[in-house]
Amino acid sequence: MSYVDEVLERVKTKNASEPEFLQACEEVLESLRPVIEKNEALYKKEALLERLVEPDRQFKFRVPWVDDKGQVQVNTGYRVQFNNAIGPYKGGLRLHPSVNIGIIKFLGFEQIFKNSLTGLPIGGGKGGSDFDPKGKSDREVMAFCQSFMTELCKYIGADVDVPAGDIGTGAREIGYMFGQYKRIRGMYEGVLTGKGLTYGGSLARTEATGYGLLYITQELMKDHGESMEGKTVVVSGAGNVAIYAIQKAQQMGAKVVTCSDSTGWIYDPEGIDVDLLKEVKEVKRARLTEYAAARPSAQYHEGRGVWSIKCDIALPCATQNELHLDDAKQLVANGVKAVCEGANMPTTLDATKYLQENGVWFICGKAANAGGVATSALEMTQNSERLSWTFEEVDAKLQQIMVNIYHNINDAAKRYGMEGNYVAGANIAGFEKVANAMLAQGVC
Ligand SMILES: NC(=O)C1=CN([C@@H]2O[C@H](COP(=O)(O)OP(=O)(O)OC[C@H]3O[C@@H](n4cnc5c(N)ncnc54)[C@H](O)[C@@H]3O)[C@@H](O)[C@H]2O)C=CC1
Ligand SMILES: O=C(O)CCC(=O)C(=O)O
Repeated sequence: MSYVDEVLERVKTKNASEPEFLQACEEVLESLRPVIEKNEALYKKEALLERLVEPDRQFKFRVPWVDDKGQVQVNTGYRVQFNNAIGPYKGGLRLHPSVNIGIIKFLGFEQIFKNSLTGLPIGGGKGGSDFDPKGKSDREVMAFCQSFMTELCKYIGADVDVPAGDIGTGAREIGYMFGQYKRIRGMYEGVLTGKGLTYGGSLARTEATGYGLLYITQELMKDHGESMEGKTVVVSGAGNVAIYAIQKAQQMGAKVVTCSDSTGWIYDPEGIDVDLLKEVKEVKRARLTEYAAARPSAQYHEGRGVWSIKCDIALPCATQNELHLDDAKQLVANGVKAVCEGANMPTTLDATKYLQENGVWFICGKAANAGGVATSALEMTQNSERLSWTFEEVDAKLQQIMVNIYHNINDAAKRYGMEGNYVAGANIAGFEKVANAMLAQGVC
């Protein structure tokens, strides 16, 4: 049995109840086969893969808080510090009822390679809770965030582990958490990113993941002799990543005709009105039915369905495993050219395979959505030097990082004879740097 198969077997036995984590491990290890085979004896002796799939440590803790009726509620908090070979742990905090240790581990594992691809000194981590901010008052959200940080603050720090936002965690939640960290630890440091602009946040961090997704998509199109101008784009999600992906795609001359949330989706053949979408989702925190009610050209549908719309480019920006094999078949039948993932692991393994086998240019999330964490690392830099850069400075750095990621993953795939396989390229390029750092640092 090959070393990769041995490790995959062990991971499956050890983490049998964590399907998302197994899916992420399988995707990464399968595409690393040619790299591992080249150095199998060394990697095996050093147990490099075993160390890579085992988090450095994971915290699970009780989060009690009081709701508006005076009732005590209890949620579970998590932080997984996966790998700090190339820098302090870095990765977001997800607040969603579906959160469990397997989901946090898959996200933390992906984050190792993503953060490596940015070219910046950040390791991989992730956290969150099964708390649902939806439908809660600001006071309830604050009570939860303060309780969550009361425990989390023992394990994090500006040079140790720097959390940020993710699903359900936006500027409001980061603000409450930062306030509590400062209060308990008695220090003012860049311990979180995605902070407000008045207390250490970076310009362009809000836009960064969506904008970065479009910068890499544009580079992909350019490399294939195409442009964004006039392309029809289908987007899923209506949160932070989706909104700024839609905005940048439109600035590049494309027409974005869909968005979605967990209850339904919008088809707007005249193009999504991004200001209206921001008003509905960012300001009112309302459902997409409100968008449809205010926009005569929009059709609202219950359930899922954005992938049934004919498009040139598809950008899944909601959550994991939201683009299935049937969706991939429909996209291919409708002539899609490119699929680039704004969310983390939104495409199932069989759908990814189908898209790749049918000639679709497919860039996986760890490369395509790396602009968010890259800009978080730029926020850390600004905090360390006690300076703030202009929007244009940060945006220019973000663009360059995304263009570099495209060429690095493209070159890595070519080096191993897999030209055009950007999934393999991303895993290989992300892995090489982390593996070299781990080997240089000895057994730890
Ligand atoms: N915010 C960031 O900077 C980054 C986010 N990501 C990933 O992008 C994705 C979206 O994150 P954000 O936009 O930040 O979150 P968000 O909370 O702002 O928006 C999430 C969107 O996805 C939808 N959604 C969530 N769970 C769903 C489900 N089970 N079924 C259908 N729709 C669902 C929500 O309705 C919402 O429209 C996630 O996979 C996240 O991990 C990746 C890199 C950075
Ligand atoms: O900005 C960050 O530190 C984290 C972003 C994140 O969670 C992600 O890349 O999935």
